Amino acid sequence: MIPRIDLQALIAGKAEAVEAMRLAATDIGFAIVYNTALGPNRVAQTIDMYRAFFRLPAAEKRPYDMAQTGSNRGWGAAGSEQVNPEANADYKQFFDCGVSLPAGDPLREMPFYAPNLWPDKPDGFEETLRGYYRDACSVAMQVLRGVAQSIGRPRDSFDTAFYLPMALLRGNYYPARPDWAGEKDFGIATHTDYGCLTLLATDGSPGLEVRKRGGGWIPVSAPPGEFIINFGEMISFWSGGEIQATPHRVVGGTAERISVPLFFNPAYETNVAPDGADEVVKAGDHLTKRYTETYVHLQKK
Ligand SMILES: O=C(O)CCC(=O)C(=O)O
Ligand SMILES: [Fe+2]
Repeated sequence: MIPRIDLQALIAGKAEAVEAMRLAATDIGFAIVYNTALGPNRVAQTIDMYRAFFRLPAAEKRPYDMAQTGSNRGWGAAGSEQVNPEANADYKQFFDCGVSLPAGDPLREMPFYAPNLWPDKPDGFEETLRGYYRDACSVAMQVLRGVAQSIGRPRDSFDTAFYLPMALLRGNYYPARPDWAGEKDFGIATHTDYGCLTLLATDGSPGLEVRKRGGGWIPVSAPPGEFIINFGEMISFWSGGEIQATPHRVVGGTAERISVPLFFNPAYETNVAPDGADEVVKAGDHLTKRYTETYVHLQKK
């Protein structure tokens, strides 16, 4: 159902991998990508770092709470994001970091390029996440080149838009589904991602469900070292609807679960209007709108 793609075969332009990516991008909106530069140990280590952070008592995470800092950097407590207006706020916790610009760079004033907030515990958190962020961005760029080729565009057609990506690396922590959870409560409610490409690592436990066209849900899981990829609203719009942004959710089950999406988005100023459109739509403006709708601390009631 969900295509499985060998990234090295995609990079080499092997017909089978390119065709699988075309189906993933234009039909199902999801794929599993394996054989990347980020091996199982690196991913497992990164997930362990997040786990250690999330297990800290709330009082130790509170100084990094984005509801207090106002930027989308740092910790999001349970209930701090509502991705679907018809559901309650998600019960997951998360931690966001992004690109690190040098001190004094004026772009650091913008929320997408804001300085990261690094907790001092657990040991090695910043170093591990910075390294993972850098390498995950390279893997995401390789995937995106394969996507470009798969829809008949030059392989490098997206490259220049990603010179300063508004890429956001997130650790999601889902506790076991709480006793109080009702039908409007989710780990993460049904949504489409906002940006271009999501490169998702998970601890291997089930939980993610992808909406089937015509109804129903497809469970998708991947062990550390394999990545679930999917496409967001921005690239769907940018490609004139050719690339699919498929809704997905996590209801949550009996065990805790950690997932690590990299939301790989282009530079703020990128015009993501489809070819031939007479309007200009800036990538940063679309993201601003979506974050304002969904981060509870930014919601305009
Ligand atoms: O945890 C997952 O598997 C999915 C997370 C997700 O959809 C998101 O963070 O946008
Ligand atoms: Fe998502």
